Parts: sequence; structure tokens; C-alpha cells
Amino acid sequence: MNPPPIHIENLDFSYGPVSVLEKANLEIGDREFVSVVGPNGGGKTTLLKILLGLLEPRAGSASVYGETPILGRKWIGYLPQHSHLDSKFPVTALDVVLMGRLGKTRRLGFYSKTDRAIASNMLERVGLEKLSHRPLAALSGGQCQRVLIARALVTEPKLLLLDEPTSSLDDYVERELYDLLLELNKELTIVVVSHDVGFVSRYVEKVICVNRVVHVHPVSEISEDIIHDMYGEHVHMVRHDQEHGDG
Ligand SMILES: Nc1ncnc2c1ncn2[C@@H]1O[C@H](COP(=O)(O)OP(=O)(O)OP(=O)(O)O)[C@@H](O)[C@H]1O
Repeated sequence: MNPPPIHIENLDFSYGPVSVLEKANLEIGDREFVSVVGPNGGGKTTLLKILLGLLEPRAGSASVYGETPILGRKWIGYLPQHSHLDSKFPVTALDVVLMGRLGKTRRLGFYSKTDRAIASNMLERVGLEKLSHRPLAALSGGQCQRVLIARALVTEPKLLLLDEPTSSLDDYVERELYDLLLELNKELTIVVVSHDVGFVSRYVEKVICVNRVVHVHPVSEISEDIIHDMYGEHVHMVRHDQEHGDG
């Protein structure tokens, strides 16, 4: 059997004396679409950075397709939190996507025909083929996020890690972006960090709750009690799938 995209065993992580993850266990299978949720400072971004090999666990292990995170990183497309695109920077959507090929292309500073073909193809996949030569400054927030997803896809990953890709987008654009992820999930394993448990529950199979400890819940198990344990009594879960239930 092929090793799973993500396997974490008894993992502890701390920044200096501050413990962030304790005895974490997690397995994510091929073509799963899962969400990582939890309160601010719960350790979600830290977990992704461990999977990317950017941070070393203090104890336990993490593997990506059976390899160490540093070696397995080649299979990962990553959209960081707060990925900032300076809209005044004079580049087009295609230029930004091509930047994702920098680690792959052999001739630094020159993109090959293959690089350009892959970048154009990915812009098409995210629905922006007609905007490939549009300056960044002339794209909406949702279109910019699509450009960044296309940039993460040009390395031809098998696993996509997205850290709060929709935090600054309005509801309609957020839904469109998750519809795109659902489409990409036909071929890729997707892990997406979100703050909106109710919203992501409509899309994902499993919810990974991270608050120093890691708990995995099938979406069907997510309840008000689980949300209270994570965020405290003052937070209520909005079941977006039931918002229009009467209408
Ligand atoms: N480089 C760092 N050095 C020291 N502490 C850090 C560092 N990065 C994060 N932390 C701390 O580690 C804890 C977990 O941070 P992390 O960014 O993983 O949380 P998060 O769940 O992604 O939070 P948020 O939802 O706010 O993005 C927090 O208490 C944070 O302050």
C-alpha cells in the first residue's frame, strides 16, 4: 500500500519553552479534503509548517508520502496565510503564477516553454485564462487568491496546503473558491485551515481540531459541544447548511 499523504505520530512541538502541539497523531489519506480548525494561536499554522519541513518537532514524527517533510515537500503546493501581493508591483497574473516555477526551472531568470504552458494551464484551471495578462492591481481579492492557488499548482503537487485562503473574502467569493477546491480535490489531497467550522463542514469530510492537542472528527460528528471545547462557551457554531433550510 502507498504511504499516506500525511502521517503524524506522537508529535510534540514547542517554540522555546512554549509548548504548542502535544502528542499529536494524524493521518490523512489520498484525495481527502479536510479542514484544520481551532482558536487563534491553537497551532494550525505551526502544524502546516512542520509538514513543510520548515519547523522541526521536538518529539515524535511527521511524514509526507512516507518521506521526511523536507523530502516530501516536493509533493506539496502551499498557500501561506496572509500571502501578500503588492498590487502596485508591476506584474501580471501570469508573471505571479510563473514565479511558482522558479524552483523547477533550470535556467534562473528564464522560463521555458514548458513553464509557460504549465502556468497558462493552471490559470485556466482556476478560471482566469482570460485575465492572464491583466496587471495584479486590476484583479479582485478573490481573483488574487485564485492566482495564488494557480501559483501553488504549477509545481504539480499531489497535496495542497492552504492557510486561511478566504479570510479576507466575502461570502459569495468564499463559496466560489471552495467550489474550485472541491473540483481540484478530484485529483489532489487538500488540507485547508479555516476559522469557519460551519462553512467548511459543507465541503470537507473531516475536521481536524487543533488547540495544542489534535482531534480528528468526521463532519457528521461536529457538534456545539466540540465547538465549545475548542473556542469556549461564548462561540456558537453556525450551521450554514441549515441557514436556508426553511426556504
Ligand atoms: N516564530 C514563533 N516564535 C514563538 N512563538 C510563536 C511563533 N510562531 C507562532 N508562535 C506562537 O505559537 C502559537 C501557535 O501559533 P500558530 O500561528 O501556529 O497558531 P494558529 O492556530 O495558526 O493561529 P491563528 O488562527 O491566529 O493564525 C501561538 O501562541 C503563537 O503566538
